[in-house]
Amino acid sequence: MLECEYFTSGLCNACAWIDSAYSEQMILKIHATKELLHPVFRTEHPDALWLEPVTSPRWRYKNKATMTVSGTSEIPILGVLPDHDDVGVDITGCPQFPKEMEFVFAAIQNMVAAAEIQPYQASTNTGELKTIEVTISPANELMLRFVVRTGAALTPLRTYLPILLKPLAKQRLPARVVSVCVEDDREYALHGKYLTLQIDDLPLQVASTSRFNTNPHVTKYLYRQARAWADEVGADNVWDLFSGVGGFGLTMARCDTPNPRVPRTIWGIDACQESVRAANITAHNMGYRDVARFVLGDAARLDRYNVADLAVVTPPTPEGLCALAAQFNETGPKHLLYCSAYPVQLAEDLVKLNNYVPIAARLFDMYPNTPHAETAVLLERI
Ligand SMILES: C[S@@+](CC[C@H](N)C(=O)[O-])C[C@H]1O[C@@H](n2cnc3c(N)ncnc32)[C@H](O)[C@@H]1O
Repeated sequence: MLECEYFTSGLCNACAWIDSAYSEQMILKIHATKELLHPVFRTEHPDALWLEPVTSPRWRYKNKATMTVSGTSEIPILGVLPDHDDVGVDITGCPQFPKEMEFVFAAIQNMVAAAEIQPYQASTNTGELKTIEVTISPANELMLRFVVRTGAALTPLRTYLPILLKPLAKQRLPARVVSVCVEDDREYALHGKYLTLQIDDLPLQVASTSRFNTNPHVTKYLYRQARAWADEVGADNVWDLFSGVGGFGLTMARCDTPNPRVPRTIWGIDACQESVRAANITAHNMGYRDVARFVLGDAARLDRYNVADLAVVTPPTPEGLCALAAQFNETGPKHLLYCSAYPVQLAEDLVKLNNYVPIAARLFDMYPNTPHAETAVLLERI
C-alpha cells in the first residue's frame, strides 16, 4: 500500500484514491469511463471495443511539479495552498515525483532566499513569486519556470540564477531551460529554450509554455497505440490537430507495417508558438523534415480535413471540438483518433460526431491514485 505522509496527516488530498488498492482504482476508473461512453458508442457490444487498459507505476511517475510558493522570502514554502489561506503546505517530499526533485526544490528555496524574492500573498495582493514549475527528463535534465506577479522579480531572478544552476549542475541535474512568466505579460527566457524528453525513439523537445503529458511511462504506450492504429487503418496522411509539441504526429511518422506503401506524412497545428517550434525541431532532429511539418494556427478554423486519412484530436478543455465536429461530419477524414483526459467532454463530442462510430478504445492511467484517466477512441466514418 502506498504511504504518503501528506495524505495521512490530512495536509494534501490531491491523490484522493491513494488509500485504495491499485487494482480497485482501475476497476472504478474503467467502470466510470464505460458508464459515460457506452451510451454514445452506438454499438450493441460496446465492451468489445476496449483494449486492455494501460496501467502506471504508482510512485514517482510524474515528471512535472507545479508548486505554489508561500511563506516568506527567508523561508519559502513550496507546495499547495489551502483555500482562503496565505500559508501553504510544504509537499516537497511528494511521492508522485522522482526523488531527485527534492534536491531541486531545496536549491530553488535557497536561491529565492538569497535573492530575497517575496512569495505572493493573495489576501493583500503583495509579493511576487506565485508558482514554480519543475520538469525533469529521463536523463535528469531540468526545465524550471518561475511564475511571478510583475516584472519586479526579473532582475533578482537573473542576478541570482548562478546560485541555482551551480549546485544543480554539481548534483548532475543540469538545468537546460529556465524561464520567467510575468502574469498578464510575457515569457522571459533566462537560460536555454528546450528540454529533451526522450520517449521511445522520440527525442521530444518541450518549451516552458508547452502542454505535454506528465506521465512518461503511460505516454509511451499511448503514442505506441496511436502508431499501431494508424498502421492498422493504413493511414498515409495524418493530421495532428492541437499538436502541442508533436508527440502523437512524430510517433506516427514511422510506419511499423512490414511493407509501408509510402512514408506517412504528418501535418500538425497548434496555437502555441513555442510548442510548434519545438515540434519542428524534433522533426528536424529525427530526420523527418520532409514528412512532418507543424504550423502555428487555429485548429478550429480549418476546412480541408478530407486531405487527411486520419486526424488526431486532443482538444483543450472545456472547449472540446466546438465547430470542428460539424466540419468533421461534413468533410472529415475516414478515421479520427480522439484522446482526452475529460470523458464527459469526450462523450459530448462523440454525440456531435454523428457521421463517425467508435471502432476501438483504450484507457490510459495517466493519473494514478486519482479518479482521472486518459481515454483514446478510434473512430471510423460511416
Ligand atoms: C490537451 S493539449 C494537447 C497537446 C498534445 N496533442 C499532446 O497530447 O501532448 C491541447 C493543445 O491545444 C492547443 N490549442 C488550444 N486551442 C487551440 C486552437 N484553437 N487551435 C490550435 N491549438 C490549440 C494548446 O496550445 C495545447 O498544445
